Amino acid sequence: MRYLTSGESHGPQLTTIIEGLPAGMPLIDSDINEELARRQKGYGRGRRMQIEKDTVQITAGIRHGYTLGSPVALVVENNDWKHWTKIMGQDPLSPEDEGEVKRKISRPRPGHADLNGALKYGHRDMRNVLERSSARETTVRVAAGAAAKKLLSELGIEVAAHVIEIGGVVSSKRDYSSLKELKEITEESPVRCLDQNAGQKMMDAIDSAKENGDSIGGVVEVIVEGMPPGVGSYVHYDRKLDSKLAGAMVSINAFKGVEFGIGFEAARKPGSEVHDEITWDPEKGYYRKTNRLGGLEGGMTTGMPIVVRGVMKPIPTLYKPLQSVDIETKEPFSASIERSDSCAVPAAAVVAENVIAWELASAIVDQFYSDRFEALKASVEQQRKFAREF
Ligand SMILES: Cc1cc2nc3c(=O)[nH]c(=O)nc-3n(C[C@H](O)[C@H](O)[C@H](O)COP(=O)(O)O)c2cc1C
Ligand SMILES: C=C(O[C@@H]1CC(C(=O)O)=C[C@@H](OP(=O)(O)O)[C@H]1O)C(=O)O
Repeated sequence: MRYLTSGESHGPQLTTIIEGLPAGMPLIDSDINEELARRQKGYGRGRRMQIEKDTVQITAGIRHGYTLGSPVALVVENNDWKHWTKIMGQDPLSPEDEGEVKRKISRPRPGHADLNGALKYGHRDMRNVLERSSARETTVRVAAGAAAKKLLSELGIEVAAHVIEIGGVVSSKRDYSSLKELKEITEESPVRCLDQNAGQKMMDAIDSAKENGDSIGGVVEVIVEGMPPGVGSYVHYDRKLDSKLAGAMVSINAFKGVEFGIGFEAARKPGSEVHDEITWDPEKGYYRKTNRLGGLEGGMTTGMPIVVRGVMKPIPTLYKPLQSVDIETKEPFSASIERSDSCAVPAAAVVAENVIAWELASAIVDQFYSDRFEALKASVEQQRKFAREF
């Protein structure tokens, strides 16, 4: 499967075209809208989220609630566009508009794509970079991820995410009886944290960062249950599932690192405390006594839950400005801003959930027969049975 996204942050709309969803899979707009609404929530967001009410228009590839096998096109309009029609207009500027709109962005913001993007494409107006590098684009990545989540859920695979750290406050509660419970608790938490106590401290940390004109980052954890074993590849470097998941995680704006299972702790432990012993039971077949490697060995699923974490750096736009250089005058200046999120880790947890779901759905579709959804379901079930009886 593949998808392409297009759209600028303050342009008319964002679009994604998805290719490769099996025919006959149920998918309706509310499946997508629920995910879009989840992405908009979260403590620490700026004023833009009050303007947007993200909802999807399905414009192709679905008929009467089922996929057709043809590309699925999804559109999300930007409500903010109406305030930007002149600045973001697609027609050549008329002489009278030119004065108003001519003001170019010549001051690159540290930590953003502005300067590198300008050096790549030659844009002297860095709006041409920032409009597309904005995490507004994650809206349609979540829309595509929602379709992937639907596919997984129909195959008995569930994906959830929670925030485990914000601004140095670490959640000490990591245990949950089921993913359903984890989802219920985190859906109620403004920071998507299982630990209420830590959640409150995270909100305090966000408040104080905001008061100080600063921003903070954090860590999110995605957990996936129900993947059949043997999905991915040890044969081809570019089909290793862990590498795809890592790439997807770090593709999220501001994400700088990724860990599986015990992650970087593995560097500090002997092998006997890292590897998961294999055992067998007539009901379950093969399974691991522990899951320190996070459900992946040799670039393939083990059948244990997948546990993958991503680290998000603090938001780069700061009310307490950082120094930069104006590309027109070459003079130093302190960046000034109008609005920004002070922490987007809770929202990014939803993005992480969806980009991981996409990679898993994609690996399944690539590995099993997938033109007809019912046939895909049957072959995934057959793989589970095969593994149990092997
Ligand atoms: C959900 C989400 C919301 C974000 N909101 C902002 C924001 O309001 N202001 C900002 O400066 N950066 C924000 N970012 C981060 C920037 O988009 C990102 O740091 C920038 O595009 C540079 O890319 P890089 O950090 O991956 O190198 C957000 C990221 C995510 C995932
Ligand atoms: C619009 C979204 O996030 C935006 C991501 C973002 C950035 O620089 O990445 C900057 C802000 O946009 P604006 O400059 O319009 O206030 C965020 O609001 C969104 O998540 O839907």
